[in-house]
Amino acid sequence: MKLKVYKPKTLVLRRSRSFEDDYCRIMAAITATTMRQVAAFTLSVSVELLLFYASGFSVFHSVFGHFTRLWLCAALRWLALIGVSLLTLGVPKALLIRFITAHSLLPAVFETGTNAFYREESECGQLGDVRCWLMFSGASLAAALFWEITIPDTDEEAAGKEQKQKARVLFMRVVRLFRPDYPLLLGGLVFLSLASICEMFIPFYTGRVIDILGSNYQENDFLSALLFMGLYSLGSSVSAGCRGGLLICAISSFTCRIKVLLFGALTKQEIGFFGTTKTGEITSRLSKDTTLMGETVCLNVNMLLRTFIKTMGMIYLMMNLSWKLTFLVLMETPITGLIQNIYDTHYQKLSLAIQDSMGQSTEAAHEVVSGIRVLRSFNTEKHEAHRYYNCLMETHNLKTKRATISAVYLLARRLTGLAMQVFVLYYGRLFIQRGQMTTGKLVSFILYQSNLGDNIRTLTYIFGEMLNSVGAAGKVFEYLDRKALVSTDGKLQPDQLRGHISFRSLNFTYPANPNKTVLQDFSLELKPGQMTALVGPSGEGKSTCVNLLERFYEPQDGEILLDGEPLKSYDHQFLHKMISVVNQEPVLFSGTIRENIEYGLKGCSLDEIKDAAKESNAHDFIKQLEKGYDTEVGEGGGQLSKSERQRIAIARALVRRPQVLILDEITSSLDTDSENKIQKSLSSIPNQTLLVIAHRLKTIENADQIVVVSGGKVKERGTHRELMDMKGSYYKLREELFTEGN
Ligand SMILES: Nc1ncnc2c1ncn2[C@@H]1O[C@H](COP(=O)(O)OP(=O)(O)OP(=O)(O)O)[C@@H](O)[C@H]1O
Repeated sequence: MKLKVYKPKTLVLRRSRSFEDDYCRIMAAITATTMRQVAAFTLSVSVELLLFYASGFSVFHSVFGHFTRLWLCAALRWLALIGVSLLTLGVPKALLIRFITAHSLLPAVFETGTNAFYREESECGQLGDVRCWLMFSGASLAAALFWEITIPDTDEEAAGKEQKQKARVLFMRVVRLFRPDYPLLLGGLVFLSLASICEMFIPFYTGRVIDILGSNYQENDFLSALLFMGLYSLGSSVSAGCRGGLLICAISSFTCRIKVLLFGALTKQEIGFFGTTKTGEITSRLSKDTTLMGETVCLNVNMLLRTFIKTMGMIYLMMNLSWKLTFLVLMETPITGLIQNIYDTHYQKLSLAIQDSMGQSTEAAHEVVSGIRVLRSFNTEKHEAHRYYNCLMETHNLKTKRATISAVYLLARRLTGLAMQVFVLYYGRLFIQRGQMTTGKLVSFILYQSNLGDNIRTLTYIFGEMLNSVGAAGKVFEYLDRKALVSTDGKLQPDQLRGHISFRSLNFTYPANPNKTVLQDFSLELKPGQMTALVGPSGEGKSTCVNLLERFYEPQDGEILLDGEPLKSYDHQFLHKMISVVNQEPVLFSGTIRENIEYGLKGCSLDEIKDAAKESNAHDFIKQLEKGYDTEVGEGGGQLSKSERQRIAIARALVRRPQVLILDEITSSLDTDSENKIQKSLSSIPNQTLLVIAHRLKTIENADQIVVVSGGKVKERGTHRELMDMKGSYYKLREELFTEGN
């Protein structure tokens, strides 16, 4: 049976209206795009024709030389066309850029070529008309399309382009970070330009002096040439000094700023980050990469600008000396560019590998220094030395490879330079013989040529170098941009906190070992005014509870509530003032005992510090020290015994008067007397929530609640008496310990 489907008319109407709307919208968008393209085309053709005809005006011929006019017009047309495309169509596509470049440069190249080969101007050179224009347009389009079709991007090239694009973005980010130092940079830029301009004229006057000495000697000309030479030398030296000073100041200030930023970003990361990232890598980013990033980017920009200004100036002066020799010299550029490109690719890859390898050796050394006691007691000095040697050898091998590539590159560079010098000398001699050039001019030219070669090589090399330096910047930005996985943007700061803690069905795995579930459906209550003891075999998840309570990690499931509110909704500082932890391994920082106790607290009086030290049974031994509370504890508290360090760490926790106090296995480094005294003073604090993790079960017999943790779960719970009567895990644990103790 066929079912009749009822379609309400209104729905059909509505649908057709929305389709019409969409259709109209799409058509309007297409029309607008077409209009924009037509406008862009019309505007470009008008601007282009205007400039093309204007280049033929005799007034320009009289102001500029023939070739200067040609190339100046080419540059102007390129700029105008790119400008029009940018304004009307947005960022132009690669094909369009190629077309514009070919179209703008072709007339100048054509004219220069005709002149070089036939020694006469072409018809288009004298006064270009529409036929010439059409001919150049067609040729340019063909050249652009030919490029597009015959040289498609391979996957590697596309990846390389993407990498370069990323490098450019990074580079611009570094430049923006320099913003507060812009005045210094600007000053540096002014002196840089002055130094480059002054430097440029020195070879010119050298040639002039030779000519004056060689032909009819005029004392005035000679002295004025010497004077100018001296002035330019002086100007160049002074400006170079000022430029250097200003740039060093800018770099130093930038490095300092970026280090502070990175340090701040690092300290905000969750603890899991430090578990999965090697310490050597972090310190290497902080010390080496930040410096490298500021220095290389700034120095490279400086070198790039200096070289660019000098190159442009030199080409201009060389054109004046001999345009034919200049074109000959410029023919070296594509060969140099190619060699440079190959070299840069290999150099960059190896540099990155070297950076990583150096990070590994730093890491290996760091591990050894921090664990020197373990190393000594296990007699693994040779093993560690061998491991360190292997790391260094890897770096050494990579550096050797890089040095070999550099040597080959240098050889290729020198050979091309030498070949060009021979050509210039040969043709230069011919031109002198024909009277087209003087000896002084040839000397000036050769002086410029040797500098020009270096400058062009630097210009191409510096781009590779910039990509290198942004590699370091990329690593720094990676950490700067990293958002901590455990958020610290809670706002809650209640006036009163009871300290009631509930662990609700927690499931947790450490980020460094995601396959092992450490806590499984873990639930527990800690009540104010009560002491809870966590006991159980080693590695079952007791300290993990403390880590979660401290918000070092975020549980994957479940939540922890403090006075009924999720832990993450509390203000970060408030939470850590209210919950204090003393860990198994007390960590002190270099400084005095007083500084260590009041660590992180503002406006803490000496009396408060002394009270806390008395409660932790530290006051007596501190009193006996020559400088008392002002005694230096040494790096990591190394000048104190473990028990003394532990007691200072307890004082540090107590001075905050926390509502929740956690003692994670502190008794292992305390003698029984200290332990009793500390227990006594802690139990006298009313309404405090006390969580104790203990292996020495004797110390927790008085706890209000003893919790046996096993396999990441609460296995038993009750008072000492209740658990002993139960004869379960707690009972067995005690029995085992008792037997071990015996
Ligand atoms: N940072 C970490 N990354 C990965 N796994 C960890 C990390 N810390 C602890 N673990 C693992 O989690 C499990 C529980 O560790 P936890 O420190 O909580 O045990 P514990 O009961 O406190 O042991 P102990 O009594 O020896 O201190 C162990 O298997 C341990 O190897």
